[in-house]
Amino acid sequence: MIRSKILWLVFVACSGKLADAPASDEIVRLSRDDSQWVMAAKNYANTRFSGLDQINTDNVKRLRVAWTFSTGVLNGHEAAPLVIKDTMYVVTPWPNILYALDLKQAGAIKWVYRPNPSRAAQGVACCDVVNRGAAYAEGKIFFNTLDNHTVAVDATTGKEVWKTKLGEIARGETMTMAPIVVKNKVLVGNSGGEMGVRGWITALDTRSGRILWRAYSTGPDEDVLIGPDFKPPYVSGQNLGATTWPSEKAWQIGGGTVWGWISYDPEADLIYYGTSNAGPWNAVQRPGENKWTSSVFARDPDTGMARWAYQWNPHDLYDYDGVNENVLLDLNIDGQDRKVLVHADRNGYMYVLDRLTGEIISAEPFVYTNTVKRVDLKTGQPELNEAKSPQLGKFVKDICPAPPGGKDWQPMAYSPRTGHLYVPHNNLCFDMKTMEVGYIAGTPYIGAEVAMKPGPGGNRGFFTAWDPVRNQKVWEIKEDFPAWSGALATAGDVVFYGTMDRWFKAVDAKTGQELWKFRTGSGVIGQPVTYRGPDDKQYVAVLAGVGGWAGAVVAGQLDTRVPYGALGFVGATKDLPEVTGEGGTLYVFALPEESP
Ligand SMILES: O=C(O)c1cc(C(=O)O)c2c(n1)C(=O)C(=O)c1cc(C(=O)O)[nH]c1-2
Ligand SMILES: [Ca+2]
Repeated sequence: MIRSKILWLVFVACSGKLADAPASDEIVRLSRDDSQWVMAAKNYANTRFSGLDQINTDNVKRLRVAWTFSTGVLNGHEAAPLVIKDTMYVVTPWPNILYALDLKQAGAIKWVYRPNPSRAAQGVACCDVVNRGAAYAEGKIFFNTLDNHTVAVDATTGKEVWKTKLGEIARGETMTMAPIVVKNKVLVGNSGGEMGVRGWITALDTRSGRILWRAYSTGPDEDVLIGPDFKPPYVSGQNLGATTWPSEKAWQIGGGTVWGWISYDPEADLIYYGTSNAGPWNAVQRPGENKWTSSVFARDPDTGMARWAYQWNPHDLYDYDGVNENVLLDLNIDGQDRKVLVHADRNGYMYVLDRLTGEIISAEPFVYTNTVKRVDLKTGQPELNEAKSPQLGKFVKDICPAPPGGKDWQPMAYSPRTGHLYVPHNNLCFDMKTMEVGYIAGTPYIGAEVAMKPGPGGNRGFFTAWDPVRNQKVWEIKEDFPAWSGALATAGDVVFYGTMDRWFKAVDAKTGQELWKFRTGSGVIGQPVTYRGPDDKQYVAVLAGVGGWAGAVVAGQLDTRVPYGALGFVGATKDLPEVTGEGGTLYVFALPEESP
């Protein structure tokens, strides 16, 4: 009797686990299947590496357009197309249209889903009305709309399965990030670090859209989901969050939004993601470390509880959002096998962290920086250069990197074949003047005037190959403009990325030699992907269509649909349309048929 009760309990416990497991297992399996592309970053580790090798360093020069598709939408096209079986899914910037394209018929439209997001959301998006893509699981496509909804759409029929509202435009919130699905949960976060928004990450039930948990980046431990298991490497004690701000009001409007990338280690069962800049930019108004803005969190995906956190930029002075991707790698460093997380921060440093504990293994600059002199590996503290501290009412000149950072959201790739990271990034400096700013809900909360300029050498961007074991540069390619697209690495040892001046490029993964390039219709800031089509050929797909904050960097305050002016971007150089055309087009490339 007792025995059967125990068996029954074991059965219940296991079936509970089983009911929870499928989505992650399915996703791990699908993300290893190189014929498909099921989440923006390709896999939970965020490597953007595909094992396909039909396109290689010898034949890539023959790459041709197979088909194209016009989205009919202006603004920054940043999304990664998804490929599930014979269908490609493309999300556009506002109005966030989801297209399903038939790969058996050169991209014929299968269906179109229009969520009709509120027009008002356009006015509060800091950095253009962008969207970074969708995620697939359990027969559904999940993505965010600019007006703060997460939607689930049936991947076969295009019918809406559920739609959940998560934030408020009136408070300055928007959503631009690409979700990931972990264990029957869709994980999403908000934008608005320039608008006096309080940042959060939220888990929704994939089946119902019900909110399961929400963790704030700022405020008391119970809101940040910090409990007894929280073991940050460089700080002790709890209730750190609220006490590192001058007042309760300050952390309620202090930023720390979650608009970047989320990665997941199924073995450790931890998710990793970063939080945005502290607000306002004028740091005089928020004395203290401003935890947990510009930080990285490791959390339990079931409960949301934080395991550890590390603050890249305590008391952020320069709008250094900490949201850039955390690439999860297993590396042998100094003879030891380490489970690491690699992160190229806006502050210009490449960090290699132990992803189980949060300890820093190394931190080295990947671009010219004069704001952070070094990162102390014992204390975790960045040592700041006081000569570049912002001053109230007075321009401080030539601060590097500029607010978009040594690198912004544009994600790097990693090839296990070369052991190199491929990093699209910026080379920007700026002058900054700070001023007192009042908080008005739903309006920019900045308190700074900035003028951007190219960094040393006069070029505004680089595409850099980086060795994460030695934590040093391998080679770099100079770009006139910030390299603001994602990177894609393949087993053909070809690496792809796009440029603002309308080139989509293929380079040799080992040497950086340019192998092929193609002029697209507009600047490329999308994330390239690759897949095996129904005809067994390898295809490479990317969205062109310039915008995003890179658009502002190039164009200054031209576009009145987004409050660049309010953000104080002065020093416009050239008109955006004079540099690079506008409008979204999907390009799909393949090798031509062998001629007999
Ligand atoms: O603090 C925030 O909430 C927030 C949101 C976003 C966004 O959602 O696009 C950007 C930024 N900050 C930001 O600082 C930034 O440099 C940036 C660039 C871009 C882009 O799409 O090119 N978005 C954003
Ligand atoms: Ca920001």
